[in-house]
Amino acid sequence: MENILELNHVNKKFKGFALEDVSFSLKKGFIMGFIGPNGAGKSTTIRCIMDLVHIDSGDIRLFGESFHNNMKALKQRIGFVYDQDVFFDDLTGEKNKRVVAPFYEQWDDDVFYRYIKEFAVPLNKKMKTLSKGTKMKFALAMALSHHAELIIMDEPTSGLDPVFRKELLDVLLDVIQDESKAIFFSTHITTDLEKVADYITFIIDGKVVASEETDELLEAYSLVKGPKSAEPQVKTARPIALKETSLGFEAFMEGSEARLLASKPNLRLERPSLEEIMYYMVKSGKKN
Ligand SMILES: Nc1ncnc2c1ncn2[C@@H]1O[C@H](COP(=O)(O)OP(=O)(O)OP(=O)(O)O)[C@@H](O)[C@H]1O
Repeated sequence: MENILELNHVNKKFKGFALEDVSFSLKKGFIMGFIGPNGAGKSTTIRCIMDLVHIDSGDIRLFGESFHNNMKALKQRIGFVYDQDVFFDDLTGEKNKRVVAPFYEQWDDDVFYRYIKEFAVPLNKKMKTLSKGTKMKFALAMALSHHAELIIMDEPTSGLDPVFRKELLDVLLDVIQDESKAIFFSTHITTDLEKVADYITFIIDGKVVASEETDELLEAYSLVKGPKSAEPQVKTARPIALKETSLGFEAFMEGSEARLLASKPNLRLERPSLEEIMYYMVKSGKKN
């Protein structure tokens, strides 16, 4: 199946921070979540993909094409939601739309007004008077209104209330029903990803530590819980991290190692959440 987005060995060095050998790919018909702690390099990676930051080395391919060849045309096929205000603050939503829409050959007013109505965004108010969440809804409507095949969003759910977050996730699932599209978005809200993401790419300190199917990632690790007396037994099985709790201990382990302990009556194996995987991998400094 065709990769809609592909990063191969991408490097970008800033003073004090570097993206190192970043590689991952996303196929048509799927949603990929992009996670990592603050400052891990998510926005920088997204800016590299959008050619807003120039990479030092490596290759980024969009729709199978190297983006350096034809970024202007390729951007027509991308719906982009940025993590900063990009619209004209002193203009209304309607006027902002009129400025941006002509840049897109496939702009579709019907789709735009449908989303605006669905998201209940007032178009007659100046952007600067809108709440953060309402601005985000406007940005989403804009990104979804030119028949983009790839939707890229930098923390689109930040600032959104839980009710609209759920609605947004439903919209995303709806968008990829059309299997020729794909969605790539960064977020800190890992529970959202457990609901919608087929794949997760996880970045720590500029390096990709995992890029795989969400279910595979969730299966790859295990939480082993037990009383204090069982701690030595678990320590010999080389946990990635171990923490004492009021009831005993909790060990974060490779799934394969943990399953060897499954028959021990005093131990309990649990599937960690994405948030727990992220927490323990960051805490233990696990890097590729
Ligand atoms: N233009 C730049 N010049 C120098 N350093 C930069 C530049 N852009 C980003 N950085 C640095 O790159 C690092 C990664 O930042 P980035 O915004 O990509 O992280 P992030 O994973 O998106 O974080 P957050 O979750 O907090 O949004 C940070 O240390 C940041 O200061």
